[in-house]
Amino acid sequence: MTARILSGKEFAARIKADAKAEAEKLREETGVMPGLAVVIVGEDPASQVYVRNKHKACEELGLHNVSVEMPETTTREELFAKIDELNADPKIHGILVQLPLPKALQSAEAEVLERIDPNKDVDGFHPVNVGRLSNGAGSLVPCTPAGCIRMLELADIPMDGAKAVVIGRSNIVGKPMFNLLLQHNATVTVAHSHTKNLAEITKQADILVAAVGKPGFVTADMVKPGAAVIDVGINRIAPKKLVGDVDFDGVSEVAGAITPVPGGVGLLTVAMLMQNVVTAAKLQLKK
Ligand SMILES: NC(=O)C1=CN([C@@H]2O[C@H](COP(=O)(O)OP(=O)(O)OC[C@H]3O[C@@H](n4cnc5c(N)ncnc54)[C@H](OP(=O)(O)O)[C@@H]3O)[C@@H](O)[C@H]2O)C=CC1
Ligand SMILES: Nc1nc(=O)c2c([nH]1)NC[C@@H]1CN(c3ccc(C(=O)N[C@@H](CCC(=O)O)C(=O)O)cc3)C=[N+]21
Ligand SMILES: [Mg+2]
Repeated sequence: MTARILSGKEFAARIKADAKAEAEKLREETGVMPGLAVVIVGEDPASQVYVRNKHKACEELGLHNVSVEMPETTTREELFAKIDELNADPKIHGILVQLPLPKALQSAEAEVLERIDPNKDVDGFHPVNVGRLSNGAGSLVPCTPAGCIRMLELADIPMDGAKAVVIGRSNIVGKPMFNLLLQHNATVTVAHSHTKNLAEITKQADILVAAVGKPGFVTADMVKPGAAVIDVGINRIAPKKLVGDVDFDGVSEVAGAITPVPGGVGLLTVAMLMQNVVTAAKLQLKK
């Protein structure tokens, strides 16, 4: 058996087309064009690629977008002041502070995320949005998990009653993925570095999500025949070679469906960010 390849490009195009139509309708009805500010502190090369992709997507949809580049030496107070300024800027509906922050600011990460107006928090990382998601009333939901769910829906992969296993429990991927799958009536297990007998658990999954950060971590023997395997991992193993957390060649012999890396979940993340910018603009009009 060879798995169906779930093309991020195709699904991302559909998500962006929907967001674009919604943005155009909003502009016609209210004169408001949704705007995104991406704040990048320091010069992490990986972050710069993602930031470029986000701006390209904004251009494609005609969204207002600004890039705020701050030096590695930025202080907590300076970053707060910038966030306060963007919170107050009526042209900016979405604010994203690129993570990871430089070492010196890492201990302030939670405070930085809490400084963002929850209605402008297009990453969905603010505790208010984390709580809304957990309560089942999330409107700004973290882009990567939201993109994975939208893809499962568009690909007609049933979540209702399915057994789902998420490997990874980070605040930005694993935990929100758990909440979303649960809301879609999957029976969800979250595995992490302390999990025992991981392969036994993953082998039960109809939907297996890998968000570990280790190249080729999920191998064919860990996968139930016919399962949908979603590879969130982005691992740069050489300057121009990107791989996921899933051993693609081996697993695609066993799985029913699989996402490639690159060209998979990363593209959905960017597409879902565009949707969140439009959603955020609407939330602000309601205030
Ligand atoms: N495609 C996209 O758009 C995005 C991709 N990513 C990528 O996804 C991956 C995960 O990111 P992120 O969630 O931030 O990563 P983190 O490093 O924050 O979390 C990794 C998780 O994997 C778990 N883990 C580590 N080793 C094992 C193991 N041996 N067995 C089981 N679980 C293990 C950790 O467990 P523990 O908690 O116990 O330490 C942790 O929960 C990365 O490759 C990242 O680059 C991230 C965001 C967006
Ligand atoms: N505040 C914050 N929000 C994030 O959403 C966030 C972040 N910080 N820090 C880093 C991670 C990672 N991330 C990706 C975005 C796009 C691609 C992407 O476009 N990937 C393409 C191209 C990748 C490439 O060519 O390098 C692909 O997989 O095909 C990947 C990963 C967002 N993240
Ligand atoms: Mg992390």
